[in-house]
Amino acid sequence: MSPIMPDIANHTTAQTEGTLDWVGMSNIEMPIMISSQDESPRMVSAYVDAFVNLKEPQAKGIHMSRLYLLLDDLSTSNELNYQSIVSLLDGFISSHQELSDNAKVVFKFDYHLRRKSLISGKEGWKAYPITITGRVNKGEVSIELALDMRYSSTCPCSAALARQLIQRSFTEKFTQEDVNFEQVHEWLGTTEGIVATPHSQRSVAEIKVKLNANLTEFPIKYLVDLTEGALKTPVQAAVKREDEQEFARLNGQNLMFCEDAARKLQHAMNQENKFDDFWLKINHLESLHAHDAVSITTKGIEGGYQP
Ligand SMILES: Nc1nc2c(ncn2[C@@H]2O[C@H](COP(=O)(O)OP(=O)(O)OP(=O)(O)O)[C@@H](O)[C@H]2O)c(=O)[nH]1
Repeated sequence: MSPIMPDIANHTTAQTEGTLDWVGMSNIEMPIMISSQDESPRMVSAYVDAFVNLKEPQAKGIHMSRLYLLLDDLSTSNELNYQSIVSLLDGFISSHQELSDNAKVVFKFDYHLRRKSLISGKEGWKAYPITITGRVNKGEVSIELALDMRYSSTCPCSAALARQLIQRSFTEKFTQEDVNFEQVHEWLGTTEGIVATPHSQRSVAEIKVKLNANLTEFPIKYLVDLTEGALKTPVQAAVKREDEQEFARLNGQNLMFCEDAARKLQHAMNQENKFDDFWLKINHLESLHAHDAVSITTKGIEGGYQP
């Protein structure tokens, strides 16, 4: 017969009493089958955080194994969708009667999508960092989808300054009397002609959206298409020279400060009604400065996301 094992969580009390906002585990590695709109369900390698609150000040601790086993059940016998997150959070709370009435779960993973090149018709994979967070707070459920979208931003100020240098170089090279079409055409194709180029930077839009309950599958591709379409210069997968040239044109025709990028995304998000709320943080990882240019905005609804 196996000996009776001590059960510290159940049979001892806290040395120092107090309630806690969240207790649980973070960075649990597990495969998760994810249901995303327009894509067949697929396995992703996720890092999961699982939490409940500890509302009983004298209780020694929560039962970590119960949270873990509920997650394991989701991983092995279910798909991750809106409803399965709601059931999981219910399970977190009902397995901690007396101890907890709030719950939170966070899934972080890369979601790969095939993306088309700009001109050449080639395709390649892009990995999108995704975070799905479910919360029950005072009985209210909220599910959030977050995406980091990487793109290129070319500085409008730098572009104007570069154009001024090009104009100056033109006036130094040509006079009104001897301006010749062929010569100008050739000169424009040299670095002496285009004497300056504006600086561009790898940029990251951190996007969070609150999902409404009638969405069963996660609208990952929809959110990617919406935000990449709004900014127009997402980083590319497969690139031939014609694609690179088109990328240069798109950068030149979509010059943006971090304020412009935030407003473009804000406008795109306000045009559709799939999301109950949104929060955006634009990071331009400056190549002029060693620091970043940042802008933050929300949908601005009462009781919604705070900037
Ligand atoms: N609460 C808590 N548990 C921890 C911590 N670190 C490790 N654990 C361990 O998590 C393990 C699982 O805890 P429980 O869920 O209470 O395990 P159990 O008593 O076998 O499960 P139940 O019978 O369902 O209560 C225990 O062995 C704990 O020691 C911690 O910081 N807090």
